[in-house]
Amino acid sequence: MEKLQHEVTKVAQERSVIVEQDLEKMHYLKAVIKENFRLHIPAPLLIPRISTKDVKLMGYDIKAGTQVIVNAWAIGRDPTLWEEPEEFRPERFLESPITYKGLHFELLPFGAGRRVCPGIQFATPIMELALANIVYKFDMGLPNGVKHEDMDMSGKFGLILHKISPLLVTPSPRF
Ligand code: HEM
Repeated sequence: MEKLQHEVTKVAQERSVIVEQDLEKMHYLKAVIKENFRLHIPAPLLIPRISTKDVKLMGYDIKAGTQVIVNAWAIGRDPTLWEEPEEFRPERFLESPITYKGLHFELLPFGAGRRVCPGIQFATPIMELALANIVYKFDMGLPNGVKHEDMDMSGKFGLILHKISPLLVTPSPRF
């Protein structure tokens, strides 16, 4: 949080609002959002597909017409792909070529291929702007003496991943 606030504050240069043009200088912010997607992917099983032809994949025969579900949540926590996969470490994305375009199958928050989410270019700056402005303007504390390590970050699977316990934070204005 401190590192993120530091980057955002530096780029904002005391202006009242962070705007879209500022985002390209916020590498840590982008890494934070990617890391959040890796651990808490909103559509954990993407959208089911149907195989259009017979294929052999990793030794499995998949017949044409089979419904295929991609567990993108499990890919995001796969220890063969990610070092210390359960740790929230945005730094892992700082020097990484991974984008949201579905070309890197390690991270698939928007899916991949011909049916990849067409809203990426719309959703990404909105998320980045919202997060940047929130952390620029507010310090976030945990209420009632809750400790960082006591937070329950587990999710409930469905079409959309829901947080089991609500996320409670106390914002206080920074200026
Ligand atoms: C954080 C925000 C969003 C996430 C995480 C997300 C995620 C996804 C995912 C995982 C898929 C399925 C892709 C696949 O199966 O390969 C999808 C499809 C789709 N998304 Fe998004 N999406 C987001 C925002 C948006 C927005 C803002 C729009 C529209 C403005 C949008 C429109 C669509 C449409 C129309 C499809 C269906 C595409 C198709 O089947 O051809 N999404 N999205």
